[in-house]
Amino acid sequence: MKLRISEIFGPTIQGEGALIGKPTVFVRAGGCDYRCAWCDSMHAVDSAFRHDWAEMSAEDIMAEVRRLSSGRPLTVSISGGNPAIQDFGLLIELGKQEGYDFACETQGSVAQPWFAELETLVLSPKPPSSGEETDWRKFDRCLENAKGCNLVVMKIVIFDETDYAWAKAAEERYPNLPLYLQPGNPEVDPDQPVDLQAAIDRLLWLIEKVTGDGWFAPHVLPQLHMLVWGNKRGV
Ligand SMILES: C[S@@+](CC[C@H](N)C(=O)[O-])C[C@H]1O[C@@H](n2cnc3c(N)ncnc32)[C@H](O)[C@@H]1O
Ligand SMILES: Nc1nc2[nH]cc(C(=O)O)c2c(=O)[nH]1
Ligand code: SF4
Ligand SMILES: [Mg+2]
Repeated sequence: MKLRISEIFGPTIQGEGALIGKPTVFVRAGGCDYRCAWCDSMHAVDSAFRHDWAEMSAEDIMAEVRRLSSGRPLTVSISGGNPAIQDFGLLIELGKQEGYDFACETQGSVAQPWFAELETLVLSPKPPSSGEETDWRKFDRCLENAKGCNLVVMKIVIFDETDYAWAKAAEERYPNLPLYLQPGNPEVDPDQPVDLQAAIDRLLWLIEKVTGDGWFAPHVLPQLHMLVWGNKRGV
């Protein structure tokens, strides 16, 4: 069985959320059931890019992960697109036999049995600015399938006040899920430099919102890879 893969890259550092800073190889799946207005990975979403996606078996993917990591086990993060529209079970099984561990980034719209085999599941439901709507029953099914994971977290992108209020409501709904907030990046063109001061200003806005509100539940983090490499792909 083949998987649609947009890119495999690393080792780099995980730039977002609970595993920030951890050396990671990324496996980016092609295809997504969402079309977020501000998606920074449209090359893995829009079928206009499908000719750049490779059809790979789990063995092919593991060979590339092994090559990139010189055979030294590390965390493999399966992202996309939405990786949960494909079956990554065999990849995870093969990688774990060699000592690799697996994280997955998904919006929580599709639940997969292989979530149970992950070390870390990052569920990133989409706030109103994305233009997408969260089906919380499907999100709950993802949580049920993730019972075997070591760590399950929620990561929400914040562009504005409406997103912020939405994230607060999400935290009330799931008070026991560790919550990570990151400012939305409106500049996603890989060929344009990012305005670092503007990125810091957005982070500062979010920090001041959270601390000013006395909302002490979330972790507030930047996209570290964006600060270091801008919107460059493959990092
Ligand atoms: C590209 S998505 C792929 C995985 C999955 N489809 C999802 O959205 O969770 C990986 C992460 O990047 C975040 N993201 C996408 N575009 C972003 C942007 N413009 N600014 C900040 N975070 C963004 C998503 O919310 C998600 O947490
Ligand atoms: N360094 C780095 N960290 C990331 N965290 C989440 C990413 C993603 O696009 O899923 C990502 C990415 O593309 N690069
Ligand atoms: S769900 Fe993720 S990959 Fe899909 S469009 Fe939204 S941010 Fe992009
Ligand atoms: Mg990204």
